[in-house]
Amino acid sequence: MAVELERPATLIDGKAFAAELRGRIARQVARIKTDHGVTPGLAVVLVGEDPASAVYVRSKGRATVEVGMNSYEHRLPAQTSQAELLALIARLNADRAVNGILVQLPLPAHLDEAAVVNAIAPEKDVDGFTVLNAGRLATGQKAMVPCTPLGCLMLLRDRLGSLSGKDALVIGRSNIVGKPMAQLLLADSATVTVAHSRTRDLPALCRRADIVVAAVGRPHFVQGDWIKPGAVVIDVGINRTDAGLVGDVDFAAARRVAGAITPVPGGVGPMTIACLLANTLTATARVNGLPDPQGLTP
Ligand SMILES: NC(=O)C1=CN([C@@H]2O[C@H](COP(=O)(O)OP(=O)(O)OC[C@H]3O[C@@H](n4cnc5c(N)ncnc54)[C@H](OP(=O)(O)O)[C@@H]3O)[C@@H](O)[C@H]2O)C=CC1
Ligand SMILES: Nc1nc(=O)c2c([nH]1)NC[C@@H]1CN(c3ccc(C(=O)N[C@@H](CCC(=O)O)C(=O)O)cc3)C=[N+]21
Repeated sequence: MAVELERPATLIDGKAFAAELRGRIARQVARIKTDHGVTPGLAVVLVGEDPASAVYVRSKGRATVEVGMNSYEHRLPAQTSQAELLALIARLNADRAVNGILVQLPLPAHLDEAAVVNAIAPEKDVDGFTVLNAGRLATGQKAMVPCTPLGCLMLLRDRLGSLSGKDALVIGRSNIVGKPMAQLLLADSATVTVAHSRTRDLPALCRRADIVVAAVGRPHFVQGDWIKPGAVVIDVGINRTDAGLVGDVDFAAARRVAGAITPVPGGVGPMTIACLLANTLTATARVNGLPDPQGLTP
């Protein structure tokens, strides 16, 4: 019987990649301060007391200050009205010290998420969630690109170089991950399939894919024997289980088959935050009539 030598996948170190990206951002922030007297500012709005959201907001604030930007945190009670939230966004839109605005999602159920997001001035929409930025991305125009898919794209380009002609499977079709991820892959000339809860025979689709991006929100959903040998697997999932934080991919099984794979934690999550800072720097440059920062966003 032939002995199968297992070659475990290369680990894609999102944490290290993100740290390097934040270092480049910090240098450009320092330069924009000394050359132009401008300090980028990011406002983060958190409504309610969801503990996971509070953790993200804290780590975003810390990362913002670490690269030399100003961080403005707005914590509102869970019962905040739509009008109160819209009034805060109007104030932030008008505030010249604020270059980026992020409203942490999900919002409490009584608030109209789409209306709130679309109230953000598009040039300060560092999440890329407004209809204008989503439409620009979909039509190939210069857009503010959602941070999580942008981070995934950077990791994929770093690993593969060109994505042209690759078969890519995106599992999940949310507005914040799956859909913009598919747009970015398409713009890079991958052949893109988007799977969701009504998809038939997901394992078969997955076995054809050179690139798998899993954004489902179910622990260990993607099985090891769905992975094409050598494929690049990007695990967006963040699931808190009794066994700790896990992704959407059965990591232990998938890494025996994949060519490269992101871990959770330490994969996509840190890239999301670094890309948020990159978008904030880009927004700051544009509003001040400066050239777009180089070497940050693809
Ligand atoms: N690392 C990071 O920076 C970030 C991580 N996340 C994580 O990524 C994951 C996805 O987030 P998000 O996109 O917001 O989640 P959503 O819940 O908005 O979307 C999940 C998607 O998965 C699809 N889905 C659910 N069940 C199945 C199934 N059985 N087969 C195929 N598809 C299925 C849904 O399909 P349908 O549309 O048909 O319902 C939906 O499109 C979560 O774990 C989240 O915590 C999110 C943002 C940032
Ligand atoms: N308007 C808005 N924009 C967002 O970008 C947004 C949002 N709302 N709502 C929630 C999701 C989720 N999200 C994450 C960011 C960082 C990590 C992250 O840094 N994760 C670490 C681990 C953190 C931990 O230990 O909990 C890692 O994966 O290594 C994860 C998830 C951004 N989101």
